[in-house]
Amino acid sequence: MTNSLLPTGFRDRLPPEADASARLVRAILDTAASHGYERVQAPLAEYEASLTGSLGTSARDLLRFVDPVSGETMAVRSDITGQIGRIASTRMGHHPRPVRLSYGGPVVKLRATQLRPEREMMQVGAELIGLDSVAAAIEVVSVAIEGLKAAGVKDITLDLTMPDLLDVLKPKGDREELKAALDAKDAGAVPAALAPLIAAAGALPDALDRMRAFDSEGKLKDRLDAIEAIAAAVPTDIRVTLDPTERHGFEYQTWFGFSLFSAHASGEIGRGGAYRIGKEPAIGFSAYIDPLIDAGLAQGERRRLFLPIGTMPQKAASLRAEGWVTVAQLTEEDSAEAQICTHVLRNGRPEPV
Ligand SMILES: N[C@@H](Cc1c[nH]c[nH+]1)C(=O)O
Repeated sequence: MTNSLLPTGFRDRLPPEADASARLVRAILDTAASHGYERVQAPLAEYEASLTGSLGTSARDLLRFVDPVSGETMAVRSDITGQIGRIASTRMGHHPRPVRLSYGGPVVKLRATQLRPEREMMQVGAELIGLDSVAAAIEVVSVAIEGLKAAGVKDITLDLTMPDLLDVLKPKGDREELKAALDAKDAGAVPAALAPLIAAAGALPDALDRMRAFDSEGKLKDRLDAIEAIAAAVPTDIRVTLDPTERHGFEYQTWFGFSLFSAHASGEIGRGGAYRIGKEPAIGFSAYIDPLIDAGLAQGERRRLFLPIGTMPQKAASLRAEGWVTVAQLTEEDSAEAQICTHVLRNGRPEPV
């Protein structure tokens, strides 16, 4: 990012990337729509209290400002899921459950991280509100994978996690300190009894076997059974791993969380899991479009046909109807090269430049 006119972490998308962005968003939202998810649009910014209220998230990562009109603190959204929670529990509170909603739009984070230098990202996702059963989890994971595949993503890895693991195991000691040690994968700072949780991480089914061996008292049996059932429903071309203590990016998720990666894109391309809106269970996923654009996906074929001055409008219209992108010559000096055209209309026929 070298544009010194823009704040760090913000960027323009030029051709052909801006078009790629729109296509990727469309591919994922169309997939969600085909599974019954209907789109909602929430505002880019709202009161800080309502943004954090529905999922009880922290305001630490929010870009905040005082609204000159109301005098209240407002914030730019950093995650649309919380806004969907607010909509589902208020304006759509009377809808029969489960409610299936989808969304897409930019989100902004106060600070960039080393892994993610951008502060503005395009987020697209779907949320199923009213259930967080295994069947609901299977649906959401399937829609996420199908959407990414429709966007052209290949070699996908699904990493399953158990965000509230420590709240179930209730180990002795300061839970926040333990969470921090597990987050850092700092085996030295983790009590010996919990060290197997770090060592259990890896590809399925072995990771699940290690977790079952660790769970001699059966406290985790239901969850491990659920994870096994979810993994069994994933298409066989997807690599599935389990990292039971991974909590980065899972601030509000409960019994089940997942991240999606592709061998061809850097960092996480999607994340999701079960959560609660107040007392109501829900489950969903968000995909992140920027790593996909940066990987060169959806840039399409740039087949542009240069139409010399004097081309009849009807001729131009019929070429567009055939699928051509036409670029009209408007001045004598203009050329197919200057308009990055791949073809020129000669004697009524498109010819390669
Ligand atoms: N919105 C979350 C993922 C998620 C969607 N629904 C549940 N979890 C994120 O971007 O990290």
